[in-house]
Amino acid sequence: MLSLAQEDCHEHIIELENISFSYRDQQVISDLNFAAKERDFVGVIGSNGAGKTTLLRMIVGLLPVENGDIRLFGQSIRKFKDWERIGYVPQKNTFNPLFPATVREVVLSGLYNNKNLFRRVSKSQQRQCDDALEVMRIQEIANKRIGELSGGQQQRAFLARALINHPDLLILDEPTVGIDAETQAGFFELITHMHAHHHMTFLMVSHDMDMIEGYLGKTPKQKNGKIQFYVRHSHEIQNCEEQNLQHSLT
Ligand SMILES: Nc1ncnc2c1ncn2[C@@H]1O[C@H](COP(=O)(O)OP(=O)(O)OP(=O)(O)O)[C@@H](O)[C@H]1O
Repeated sequence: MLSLAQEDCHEHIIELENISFSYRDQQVISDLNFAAKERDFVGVIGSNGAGKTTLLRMIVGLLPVENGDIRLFGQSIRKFKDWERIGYVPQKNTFNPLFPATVREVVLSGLYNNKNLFRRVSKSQQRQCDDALEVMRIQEIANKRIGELSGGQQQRAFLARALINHPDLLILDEPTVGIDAETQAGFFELITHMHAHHHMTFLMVSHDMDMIEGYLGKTPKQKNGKIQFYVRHSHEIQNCEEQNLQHSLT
C-alpha cells in the first residue's frame, strides 16, 4: 500500500471542473469532473455521440470552455499558453488523403501548430524530426506522400507529428480506427511501451474494450451513453521514490 506522501508526488496534468458543452441547443457534455496525474494512462470511453471528441477538442483548445474550467498543468486553460507540451492525434477521418505533403513535412508541421507548414526548417528541427521518425520506425517512408500510405503508416506519421515537441501529455482520438487487427495490436504495443518508458501522460479515446480491460485492468460498463474514464495510475508504474531519484539525476 502506498502512503499519501508517495501518491502526492505526481502532479495534476488535466483537471476537468464541472464541464458542460452545447452545440447550439444540443447539450453534449454536462457537468463532467475528472483529474489525471503525471504519467497516468487514461482510457476515455462512451457510446457514439457521448461527446468524447468534443471533450478532447476542448482540452486542446479547439473548442471554447464556456461552462466550468479545464486546468492544464495546474493552470486554467483560459490562460494556458504552453501548447507544445501537448501532442494531439485527431481521429483519422479528419485527414484529407489528397493533401500534397510528404511524411517529413507532416511531422515537421507539429512544430508550428499548423501556422506555416512550409517555413524554413533549422538543422536542429530536422534532427527533432529524424528522432520522431525513428521512434515511430518510419524513416524509410519519410519522403513519401502521406496520401500514398496505408492507414497504419499514416497513423504512425501522425503520432510522430504529435511527438516532435516531446510533449508531456499525449492525446489520442481513436488512433486505430479503420486499421486491421494486427496493425492495431502493433500500434497499441508501441503506445504502451512509450507509456512504460517515457515520462508522459496519455489520454486516449477508444472503443476497444479488450484493450481497456487488458491494459487498464477494469471491465468497462456503458453508463447511459455518458463519457467514462478508466485509468492506469502513474504509481502503478513508478513509485515516488523512483520518481524523486530520476528527478535528482536529471
Ligand atoms: N461541429 C458540430 N456541430 C454540431 N453538432 C456536433 C458537432 N460536432 C459534433 N456534434 C454532435 O455532438 C455530439 C457528440 O459528438 P462527438 O463527436 O463529440 O461524439 P463522440 O463521443 O466522439 O462520438 P464517436 O464515438 O461516434 O466518435 C454528436 O451528437 C454530434 O452529432
